[in-house]
Amino acid sequence: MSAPLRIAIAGLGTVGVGTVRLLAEHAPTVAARCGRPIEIVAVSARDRLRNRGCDVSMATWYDDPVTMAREADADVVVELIGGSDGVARDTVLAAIGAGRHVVTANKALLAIHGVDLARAAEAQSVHLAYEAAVAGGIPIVKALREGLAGNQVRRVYGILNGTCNYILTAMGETGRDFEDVLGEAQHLGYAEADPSFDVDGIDTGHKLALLASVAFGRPVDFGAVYMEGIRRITAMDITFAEELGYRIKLLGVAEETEHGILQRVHPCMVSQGRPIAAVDGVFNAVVVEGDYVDRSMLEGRGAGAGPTASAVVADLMDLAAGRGAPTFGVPADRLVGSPAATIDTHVGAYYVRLMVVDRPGVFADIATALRDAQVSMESILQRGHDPGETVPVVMTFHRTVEAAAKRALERIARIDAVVEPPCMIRIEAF
Ligand SMILES: NC(=O)C1=CN([C@@H]2O[C@H](COP(=O)(O)OP(=O)(O)OC[C@H]3O[C@@H](n4cnc5c(N)ncnc54)[C@H](OP(=O)(O)O)[C@@H]3O)[C@@H](O)[C@H]2O)C=CC1
Ligand SMILES: N[C@@H](CCO)C(=O)O
Repeated sequence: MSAPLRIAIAGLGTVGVGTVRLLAEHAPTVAARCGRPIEIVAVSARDRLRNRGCDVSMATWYDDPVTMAREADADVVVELIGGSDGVARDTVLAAIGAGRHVVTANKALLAIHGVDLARAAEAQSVHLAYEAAVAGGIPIVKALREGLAGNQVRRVYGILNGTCNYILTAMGETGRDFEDVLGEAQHLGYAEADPSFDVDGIDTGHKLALLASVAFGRPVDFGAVYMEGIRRITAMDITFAEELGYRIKLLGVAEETEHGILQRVHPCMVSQGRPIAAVDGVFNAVVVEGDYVDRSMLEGRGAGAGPTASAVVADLMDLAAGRGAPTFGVPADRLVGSPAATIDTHVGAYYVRLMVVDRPGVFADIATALRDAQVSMESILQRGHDPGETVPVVMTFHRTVEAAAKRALERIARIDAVVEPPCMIRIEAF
């Protein structure tokens, strides 16, 4: 058997420890499958004294991951610290500069600096691999880059954040509070260091930008991603969605439209009969629609130590076996910029929940706002009848362009009897 692939791991938190454990437990299988053992020669984290529940005594400890990336006797540096800048970026740049391959789970870093880092890696003839950065244990980067490479991708979409799917599922099943369930997801190691990245849709946006780059062969364009999170979704919306035959999911969607590539992240209502509606808890799913394959869906755990380590180790095994690919499927200079569409051009159906004071004339005012904005209502439902009290009114709109729906909602929000900003959720046909 060939000489070991020597790796240095920066970050021994949820994912780092999962990776150390997997490599120890499956060492013989890993070596047999990629033709050589994978040996951890160096590690770095902040607190040297912390008991991490895994054995790293075989590795040299570095207090500073950047020094490790520069100096350790390693073929690959595995960056599992996190963050789009600072020490994570410095570690990756130091590794590339020293001629070492990089494996990372850091979607924030790649969504912001991915193309520059890919260029730097190419200049040094090393690989920058990141399967773990998108949808945890689902091998979607490899699937897009290899298995589906012959297709013109029309759309790629999915549930890309385990924390949000876990929260929405638990709120629907138990009626528990958002904050309470978020705490549980943090405890399970699913959430980002700053969980607002999860719940505000930013983490999904990072992942979507990476998927869109590989799927459409264009430079990563995180700045063009429209993002909305799940903070405004209430148990009441989840119940109304059920009544209307839908489930609420936070989706990331990147699609070709007549206005360019539209990348959007927001809560969606999806029909209960669709496979993606049944993806619950920490599970993620990614659907790729291509001209020859039609539709292909992959599902798996989107966060947590085990699934993420599975993806990190898959990248390491590729490198050990001498298999490497350009970061975004083609060399960075062959990524072709194409126009980006804005959310105002989106065409779809909508669910809207208003909280209104129950008094005569309110429906007429709402109808006038819709007529003036050229929005066609499909259904309206008032739950409860308590003159003078605040009650929910739920409407659905027929397919309309987003700009018109927004115009209508801005006007409706100004009606005196409407006491909260409208809650609008897009209804997806897929
Ligand atoms: N958790 C998950 O399910 C998933 C996470 N990811 C990504 O993986 C990466 C790691 O996430 P996760 O394991 O959850 O994060 P954790 O917070 O659990 O671990 C981060 C690790 O980085 C170390 N670290 C932080 N700052 C420094 C520093 N300045 N110098 C040296 N070490 C440092 C910490 O050290 P110490 O332990 O001593 O504090 C810790 O070991 C992130 O990019 C995240 O987005 C991707 C997919 C899934
Ligand atoms: N915080 C992320 C981790 C996996 O990328 C999630 O919940 O999906």
